[in-house]
Amino acid sequence: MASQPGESGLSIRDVGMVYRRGEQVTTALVGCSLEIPEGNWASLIGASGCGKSTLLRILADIVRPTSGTALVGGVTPAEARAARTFALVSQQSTMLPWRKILANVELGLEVAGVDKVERKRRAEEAIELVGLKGFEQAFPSELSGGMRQRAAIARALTLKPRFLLMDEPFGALDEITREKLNFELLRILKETSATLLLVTHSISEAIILSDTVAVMSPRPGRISHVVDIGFGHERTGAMRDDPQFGAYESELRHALHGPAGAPRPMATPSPSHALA
Ligand SMILES: Nc1ncnc2c1ncn2[C@@H]1O[C@H](COP(=O)(O)OP(=O)(O)OP(=O)(O)O)[C@@H](O)[C@H]1O
Repeated sequence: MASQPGESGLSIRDVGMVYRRGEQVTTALVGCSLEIPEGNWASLIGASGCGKSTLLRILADIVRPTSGTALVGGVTPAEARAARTFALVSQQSTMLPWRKILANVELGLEVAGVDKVERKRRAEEAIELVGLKGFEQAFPSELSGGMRQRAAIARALTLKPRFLLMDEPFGALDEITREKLNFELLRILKETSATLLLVTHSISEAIILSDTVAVMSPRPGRISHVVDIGFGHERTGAMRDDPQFGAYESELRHALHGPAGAPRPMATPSPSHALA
């Protein structure tokens, strides 16, 4: 069951981000707030450059916000990184070309100092979970793009992260492979009970994979609209035929393509999806 927002989930409170590079100052985020209770699945959607990746990178301790607070499981992103409670999967997740899939998937465990036997056991378990059994001894170049992304997800899962931070993980894949992987990810999320924060450009992917879809306004990004997706966690491809799916699509499309910069009405947050 979901716990109190902020205590053990992902918490973004009044976060602002200003990038400075020489003379150039870019205000990427202003007053962003979002609470994702542990065990929930959430997506960030918004126009290109609105700051989605920045928000994810703040949670992943890659960049520090210039104002506000970000918490991962109730601790700072730096503490969460040290405790290895989250894993990041991105569109460009790279496999080392000279290592076979098993060795690539073992990489995170190797860095964490896990012994060889346990490493192999956990990597094989993750490979099976993502449906790549039989490809342990293949090189990345021998796999399709979709299979390489599955391997990247397997590598992320070996450390049994409580939080999966995913930045356009299926962005480079064709529509059919992408949808197949969406439903495989749903199965994995249920099996692992991980909390998901996904950055995507696809409205339908956001609906399929989320309890909560947060829409960001164009730069400087802020969270302008939150839609709760009431499909529960038992989801199949049939959800796309549900009239409610179309209603969510239409609501999100309106939220995304409203007048630039104009504040959008907030969806009434449910107790489990409170928007600070
Ligand atoms: N390291 C950086 N240094 C300077 N500016 C940056 C940096 N990273 C991002 N930005 C700027 O911050 C803004 C938000 O970028 P970000 O990548 O977070 O957006 P995004 O919504 O993820 O975009 P996209 O959907 O195109 O991937 C952009 O204007 C971008 O140019």
